Amino acid sequence: MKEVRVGICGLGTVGGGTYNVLTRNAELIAGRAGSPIRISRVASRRRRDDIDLGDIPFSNDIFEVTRADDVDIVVELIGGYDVARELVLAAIENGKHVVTANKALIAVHGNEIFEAAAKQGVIVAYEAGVAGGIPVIKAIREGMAGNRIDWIAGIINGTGNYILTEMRAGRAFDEVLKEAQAKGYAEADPTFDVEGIDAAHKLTILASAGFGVPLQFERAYTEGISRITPYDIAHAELLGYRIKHLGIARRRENGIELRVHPTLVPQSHLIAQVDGVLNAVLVDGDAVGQTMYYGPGAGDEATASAVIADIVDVARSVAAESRQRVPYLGFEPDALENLEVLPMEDIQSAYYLRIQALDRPGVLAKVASILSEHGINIESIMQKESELEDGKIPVIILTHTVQERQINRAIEDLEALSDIQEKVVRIRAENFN
Ligand SMILES: NC(=O)C1=CN([C@@H]2O[C@H](COP(=O)(O)OP(=O)(O)OC[C@H]3O[C@@H](n4cnc5c(N)ncnc54)[C@H](O)[C@@H]3O)[C@@H](O)[C@H]2O)C=CC1
Ligand SMILES: N[C@@H](CC=O)C(=O)O
Ligand code: NA
Repeated sequence: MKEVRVGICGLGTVGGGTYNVLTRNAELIAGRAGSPIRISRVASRRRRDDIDLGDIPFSNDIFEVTRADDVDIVVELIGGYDVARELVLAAIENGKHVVTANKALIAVHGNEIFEAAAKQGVIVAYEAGVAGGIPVIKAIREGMAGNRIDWIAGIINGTGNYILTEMRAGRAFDEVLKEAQAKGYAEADPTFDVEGIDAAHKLTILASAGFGVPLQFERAYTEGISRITPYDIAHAELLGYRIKHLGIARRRENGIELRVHPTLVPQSHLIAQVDGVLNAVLVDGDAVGQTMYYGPGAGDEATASAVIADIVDVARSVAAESRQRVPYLGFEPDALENLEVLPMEDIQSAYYLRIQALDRPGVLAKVASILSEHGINIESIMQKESELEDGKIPVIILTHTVQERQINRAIEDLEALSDIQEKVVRIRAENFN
């Protein structure tokens, strides 16, 4: 039985996890892959004291792995955009298959990488890049291949969900972020997690694999969790909602919505119960209906689980000398549709508004009248006398679904009222239908 040789580039959280699981479960993985998987090289900036590489050659030069004759699959686990792009293109150029956990790389350079890989007839697999250990790319590309996918919505950043979960329990943002970093969940630059960039990378990939559109990361709308306050978390709960950081991609007649932002979700929906580093992705297909994929979105061995699943897929193809490949984005390149990402003003959503209003008679009536002038219906409204402070009482409103353009115009008019002297806080809400 011919062995399949793997070169690991990057021995950090995911690289270490991949090394450990491949070594520990070698026998059962070989049984599934149909060939033994041998780690033939490891390259990273530094060796690790806690990992015994035995007699596996180690180098500080990751590019050596792309040139080595004893490597069939280059496993890119260094992260980042530029060096990773060079590394992966060099591997492809040299006829190696590539497995990566790097969603930034795929979201930004994926179109170029897939084109290069198609020319060379090699596989580029990236399951670990989206929702970590959850096999969601496989579910969409293979399990849902018979469906027209209408929308995808998910909690797709473990660090952000961990922070929101702990904030709800009363802990401070910065303290929890440090903890997530220590556990190896966060990106090298954690603003990617808290400002939604990492989630936007993943959503870009999900939308492309789901709808069959080219990767368009630069068009994704990205808003993070750094401005979410304990006050809004508590008041969303009073309305029967929980605040989660969601990526939402929705197919519309004239384009797609592609947006990442904090979102109120009904407490009764399963996704509201997804806490900590766990991720969940809802995928709605016209045949199957709503499906949900749930599990660890980050962490060393959880992510390694997806990296290794991709290695096994490649090993099976290599062993079978198969030219049969799952298309990179689930659709053959000539079947991709050039659907535009819609501007945010054209998206449709419900909205939570927090309006800091002066405690004057008639304010509520003015607010309601402005919303009504813009065609916005109110689902619930809340104002508590006990929250009167400095002559102001917050008015909390939940609207029905409208176009973002309507809400923007209404907010402009609200902020022009003399009774409202602060910016209106606006958080989108989603009912998943
Ligand atoms: N940590 C997690 O839970 C998850 C991470 N990912 C992705 O996996 C990839 C790796 O992430 P982590 O393991 O967390 O990062 P990490 O920072 O723990 O590990 C990266 C390793 O690569 C090495 N490295 C980076 N650039 C190098 C270079 N030019 N030459 C030699 N070595 C270099 C670093 O020294 C480090 O050992 C990233 O793309 C990340 O987005 C994906 C899913 C989950
Ligand atoms: N930093 C990411 C790691 C996995 O993709 C996250 O927190 O989800
Ligand atoms: Na995954």
